[in-house]
Amino acid sequence: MAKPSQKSRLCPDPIPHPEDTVIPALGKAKIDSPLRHGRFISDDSRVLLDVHTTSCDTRGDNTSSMEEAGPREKIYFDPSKTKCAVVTAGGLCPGINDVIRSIVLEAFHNYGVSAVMGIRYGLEGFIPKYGHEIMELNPMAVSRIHQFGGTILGSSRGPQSIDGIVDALERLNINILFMIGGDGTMRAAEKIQQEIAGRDLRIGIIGIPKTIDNDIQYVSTTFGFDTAVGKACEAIDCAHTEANGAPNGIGLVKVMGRESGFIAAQASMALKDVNFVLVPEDPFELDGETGLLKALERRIRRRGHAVIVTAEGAGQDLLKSTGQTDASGNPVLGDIASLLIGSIKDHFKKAGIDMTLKYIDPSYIIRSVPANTNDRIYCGFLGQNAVHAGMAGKTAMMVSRWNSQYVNVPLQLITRGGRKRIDTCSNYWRSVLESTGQLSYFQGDGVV
Ligand SMILES: Nc1ncnc2c1ncn2[C@@H]1O[C@H](COP(=O)(O)OP(=O)(O)O)[C@@H](O)[C@H]1O
Ligand SMILES: O=P(O)(O)OC[C@H]1O[C@](O)(COP(=O)(O)O)[C@@H](O)[C@@H]1O
Ligand SMILES: [Mg+2]
Repeated sequence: MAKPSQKSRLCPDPIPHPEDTVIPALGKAKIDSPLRHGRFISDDSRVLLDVHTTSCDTRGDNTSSMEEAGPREKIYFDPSKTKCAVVTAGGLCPGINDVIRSIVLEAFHNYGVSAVMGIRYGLEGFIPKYGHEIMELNPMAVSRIHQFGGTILGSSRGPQSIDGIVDALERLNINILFMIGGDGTMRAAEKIQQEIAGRDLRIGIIGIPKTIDNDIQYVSTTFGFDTAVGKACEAIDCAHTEANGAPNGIGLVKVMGRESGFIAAQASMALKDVNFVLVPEDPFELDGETGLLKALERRIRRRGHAVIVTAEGAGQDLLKSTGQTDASGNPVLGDIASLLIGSIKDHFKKAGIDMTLKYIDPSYIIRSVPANTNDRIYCGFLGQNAVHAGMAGKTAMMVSRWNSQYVNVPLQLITRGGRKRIDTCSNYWRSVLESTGQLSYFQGDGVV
């Protein structure tokens, strides 16, 4: 299978010096942090980008490491006068409410900020013409929100005036804006910060990466991904049961993953029942001796059942482009599942093999459920570290977990680099292929 696909880039450009993450309009931090537990993190403390090493390793500079996240001994904002705001934008993801809750609890209980405002329905909430009311967030208001999926603030896609957003921040006297969103939200965050710098305002912009597709660079795994994979596994398990329940049964499952197939790959790794995993990063052919249909026929002839998992963005080159984009400019994809269903049925009919195909699309279920325990813990850390960064006067950065450490990533790194995709030359992808065994079916030497 597979025309060779591009190898993903890890760290193409130098990371700006840590001072770059401080709000330009602020001077030196002077206020003693109110926190009294654990250790304070120095702005010099760095986390290596790549934990692999060689005997001639000379790293430790700011091009191969990231600033460590966490509480600073000196903070910029006087908590009793500090007003924060939280906004959620883009598609849903398990755990958004846990992040909101963590921000609110940290800001109130550990720093004693004066207010946290919830901006409703994404960037629209800043723009008066939409008429969305501001929601007041406090520990009482968020006490049970982690029990629910989605976002209590609501979300939206589509561009809004950056001027209008900064006008709203000024009008509301916001000092720190927490933006929970994906790559699109981080691009908006960077533009908002640039407008803030242009107006010489003392407002910090802190991003928290949210995407079910796990496609943001410099985040090992995004929150909610683990939950979504778990939910996808339930659907795949059912597809396997259906496939086993009929002679020559084929189970087909489509999961989210617009341009990055991490959910499909990870769920396939979790359940070794998957025989073919199709992702946008690894193009495949349908027809011919090395195509998917022939490979599937080989699998059915040998084993009498098969499970296929496809990311929604897989095989787009086999489909007519819709030529459409959503409100945020994301491509509207062609339906790979319809193409697969039609082609598989035709192929087996022509081959004279009776088969049964059952298709399961868990669709939005995998991203709108509440977060699992692991994701909840992760969301808690992200929210707390976002508040630490905001109170320390940081801006134009995103909190992240990298190599099991929490780090502050400059937004430029996210917005300049492309999205995170599966590296089809990596050991990870090799492990996925080993787990499905699909290469042997594609190559026609299918071992059982
Ligand atoms: N280049 C950009 N400049 C300004 N705003 C943007 C940009 N890209 C996306 N946005 C806005 O950010 C918000 C979230 O983006 P979207 O792509 O829908 O979700 P996500 O942040 O999850 O990727 C939307 O309101 C969108 O219009
Ligand atoms: O139908 P919607 O809500 O616009 O979103 C669908 C898309 O959103 C995603 O969940 C990704 O969303 P984000 O861009 O917000 O991360 C994709 O997997 C999916 O294709
Ligand atoms: Mg996105």
